[in-house]
Amino acid sequence: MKDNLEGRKLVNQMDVKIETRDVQVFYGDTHAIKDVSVDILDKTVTSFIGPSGCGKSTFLRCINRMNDTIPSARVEGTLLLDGEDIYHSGIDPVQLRAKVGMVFQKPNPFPKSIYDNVAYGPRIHGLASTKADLDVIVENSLRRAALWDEAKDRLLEPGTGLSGGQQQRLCIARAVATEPEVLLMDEPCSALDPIATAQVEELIDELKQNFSVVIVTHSMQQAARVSQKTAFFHLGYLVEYGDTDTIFTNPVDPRTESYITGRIG
Ligand SMILES: Nc1ncnc2c1ncn2[C@@H]1O[C@H](COP(=O)(O)OP(=O)(O)OP(=O)(O)O)[C@@H](O)[C@H]1O
Repeated sequence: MKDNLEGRKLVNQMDVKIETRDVQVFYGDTHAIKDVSVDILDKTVTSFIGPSGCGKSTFLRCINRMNDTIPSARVEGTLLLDGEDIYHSGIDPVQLRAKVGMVFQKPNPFPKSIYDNVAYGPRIHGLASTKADLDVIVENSLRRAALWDEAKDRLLEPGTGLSGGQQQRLCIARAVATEPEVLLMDEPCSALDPIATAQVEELIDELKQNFSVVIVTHSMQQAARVSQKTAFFHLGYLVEYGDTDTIFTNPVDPRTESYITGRIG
């Protein structure tokens, strides 16, 4: 089976944020990602869709080296961020993860105050020299995550005391506080109700002005609503990658068509 050609199509190189070539991921003997080559654009929302177990999360986790934390995982191939090899031995994964932030399926605030959740990254990366600077970063991050109005009078209360949707926006504020360039979101709305989901989707739309956003989603409606580019994965292969409108209305590969019409998955 061949990997997708669309992903290799030459797009304006200036717009490419993440470039991957022939990426393979193994968990022990399981070959979970096969020959994935794709150009992910800056200031764009890209959705990863596909049936359960097709490798969406595994591939997402390659982009900030989260698979490093899984002992059986092995990544091969090339992954470049702004042309730089993120698997080069000189790259510090902690610094990389400040540049490539991540939001998980279940909101996972630290058992700390709302303020300290957001201040955590800037503190460890030395982004603020004074308390006043840190206050500004915290406020701006909460504003970007559309949480400031709800949180400003309770900054010293525990983050875990917020509602599920607010906790997820807190996690987004925490991720953007280190001024990342890429934001990875692994099913960020799956634990949220429809209202909180709509708020997070609105936020994703705003975040794309500053970041390259990559979102794994099981909801094709969500992919269609939030993303400009969509990548369809099946059995570890990237089958098709292109404009979201085209993927959903006029897919090239019959496997994509089967998935979007509900025949596989
Ligand atoms: N930590 C792990 N150890 C071993 N195998 C794993 C691990 N994580 C994922 N896998 C396997 O790798 C393959 C891809 O899994 P992955 O979670 O990336 O798929 P997915 O498309 O994100 O699935 P889902 O939509 O169900 O979350 C599956 O066969 C899965 O069982």
